[in-house]
Amino acid sequence: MSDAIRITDVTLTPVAFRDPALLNAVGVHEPYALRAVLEVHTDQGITGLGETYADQGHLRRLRQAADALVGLDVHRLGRMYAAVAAALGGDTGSDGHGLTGMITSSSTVDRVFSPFEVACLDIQGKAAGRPVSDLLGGAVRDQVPFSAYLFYKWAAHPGGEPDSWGEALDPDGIVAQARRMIDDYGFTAIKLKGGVFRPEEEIEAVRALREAFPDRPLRLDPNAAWTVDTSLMVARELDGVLEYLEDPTPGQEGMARVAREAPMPLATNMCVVAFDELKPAVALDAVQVVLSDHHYWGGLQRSKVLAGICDTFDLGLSMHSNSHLGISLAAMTHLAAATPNLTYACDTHWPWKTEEVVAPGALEFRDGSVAVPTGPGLGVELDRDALARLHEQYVSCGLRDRDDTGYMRRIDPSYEKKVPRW
Ligand SMILES: O=C([O-])[C@@H](O)[C@@H](O)[C@H](O)[C@@H](O)C(=O)[O-]
Ligand SMILES: [Mg+2]
Repeated sequence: MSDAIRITDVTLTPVAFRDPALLNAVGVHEPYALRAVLEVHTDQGITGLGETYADQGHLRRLRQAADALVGLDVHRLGRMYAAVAAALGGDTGSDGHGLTGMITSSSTVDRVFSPFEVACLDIQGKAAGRPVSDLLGGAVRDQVPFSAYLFYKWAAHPGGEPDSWGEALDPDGIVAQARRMIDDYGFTAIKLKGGVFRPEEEIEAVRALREAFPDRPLRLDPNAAWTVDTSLMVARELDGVLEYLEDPTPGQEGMARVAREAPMPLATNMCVVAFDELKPAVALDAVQVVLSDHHYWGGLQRSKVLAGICDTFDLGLSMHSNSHLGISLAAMTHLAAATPNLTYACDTHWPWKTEEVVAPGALEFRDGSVAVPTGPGLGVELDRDALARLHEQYVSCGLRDRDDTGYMRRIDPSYEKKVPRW
């Protein structure tokens, strides 16, 4: 009997879910975040789930890849990777917002391959009766800690109803947001998305967080909004306050200049986002912590390769997040559980969403952590009604690409994207 499980078909469903007016260095989140839900069907009747971005170019590339994968065995991930690379033929994507670094043709293959790999691991796990974490070497922790992810934000989208979080545009608003997030989820680490206001104001917000939460590790991430000099000023002001400073300035050279004098480690999900960026980063000592993200590091197994490289070169490892749904949270949790050197609490945008495509119950936050699902595969099932509703919302909302800057410009025509800004 052959143990092959062959792909017969792939269903790709773009969805849109409501997103608050979260501010960042390049603008503001639009009223809906876009994701694509992938269902990989097989000749044995087992279906696997994957989740990824849904910008138009990415959807087109996912479809091209899907066609190339029909007939392949879900266990042959190396062959699948090669088939995706061949199908894309050097096509190069974009991240649509500029917050996750330079995209090349090889990193485009990683972005496109990732949700297929996750879905195939889901299938392999279902077939073997084992959780995905077991296919990645086995969980070394049963609970995966995540970090509170704070944003400056407006109370509502212009012309829209206020969301339940209210406005956060100053230190008091940020501390109140942190308090609610910690009360609701129990997070033990806190990250503030910066790059929105003058650095002095963001320093003040971090100090207010330190005063309100004396024992919780704090991080600040301005997405490369500062020059080297400004970064060093902030780093000195926040000496002893931050566990790491994330992407203060653009590029590896700039980060290396900051790293030489900053008293805390520098982390990145902008200047090291692909395998070929690791070697120069290590040579320059540009960063001390890499934020992995299986959505663009080529899936869960390639993220473990990244973890091995970080371990070898004494780089810390944390995890990056964009707006995401439950399939991605499940994948992130299995990966983090099976990655011994992922010792920082992972980022997640989870608290910001009010809509979901996976059936409730599988993923719960307790004391800031998610218990690693122990059932076969990823351990999550689609809620078909919710999927249909969020797809309908995708069709009717009219958004097709993430565009934080364009949205901000429609609200404030004088807004300019500037990297670095201060
Ligand atoms: O959602 C956002 O606005 C974030 O800024 C996100 O897009 C970033 O990629 C990310 O979370 C980060 O850590 O840079
Ligand atoms: Mg970041």
